[in-house]
Amino acid sequence: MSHLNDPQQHSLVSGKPLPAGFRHLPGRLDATAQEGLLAEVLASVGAAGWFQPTMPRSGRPLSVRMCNLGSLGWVSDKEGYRYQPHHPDTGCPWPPLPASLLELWQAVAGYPHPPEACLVNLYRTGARMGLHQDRDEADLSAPVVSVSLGDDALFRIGGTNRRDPGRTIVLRSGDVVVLGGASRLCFHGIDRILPGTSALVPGGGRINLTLRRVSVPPAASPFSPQPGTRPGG
Ligand SMILES: O=C(O)CCC(=O)C(=O)O
Ligand SMILES: [Fe+2]
Repeated sequence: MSHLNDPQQHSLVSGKPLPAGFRHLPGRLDATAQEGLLAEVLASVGAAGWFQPTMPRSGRPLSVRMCNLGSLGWVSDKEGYRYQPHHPDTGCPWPPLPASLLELWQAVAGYPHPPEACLVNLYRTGARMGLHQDRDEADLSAPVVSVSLGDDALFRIGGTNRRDPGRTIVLRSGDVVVLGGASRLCFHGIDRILPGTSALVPGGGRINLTLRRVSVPPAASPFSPQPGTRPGG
């Protein structure tokens, strides 16, 4: 039984083995680090403003509110899902990515280029996130690194087909999850948060941060022209 030595095992609620490349690092951030990071994130988001994402086509609002930090941010509206350099409501550039998150990425991502986006999701009581893949990034060789702050959440992770069996783990404040390797395109979602399990987030609830590399770094792209090889250049 190889999972007996699995440090992720204690977080198991139910279901199948975790996909390869999926890492759950419980308590990666201690209480002081969580408080410092949350204060920094809330100050930036307070200045930029939350926005209300809506479903493509239907325009139905998602139950989370969002903001982004970094040179690019993920948005969703009637026109679809995409990354863009500015806030959809104000047109302002997103606030910068905190240094502590860049350091966390360096420590856990195993990827040589920095993240470009940090999506900030706010889950108040009753908010959830349906099963989905993160596949709007051009560079799928980079992992998605997720940080949980505030209330516990039931996180479901399945396979690369929507109907694949999954399992559920509890994500607690300070936990870090890495969706890399074979798990990068696994379906995942938040079934629900457990209200009142943390006092960290003012007003209650949970904030999730996902660090994302969006674009293929120029040197790694087989399609980007090398200097001096461009026609006429
Ligand atoms: O809140 C979470 O833990 C997951 C968020 C997520 O999957 C996403 O923003 O794409
Ligand atoms: Fe996701």
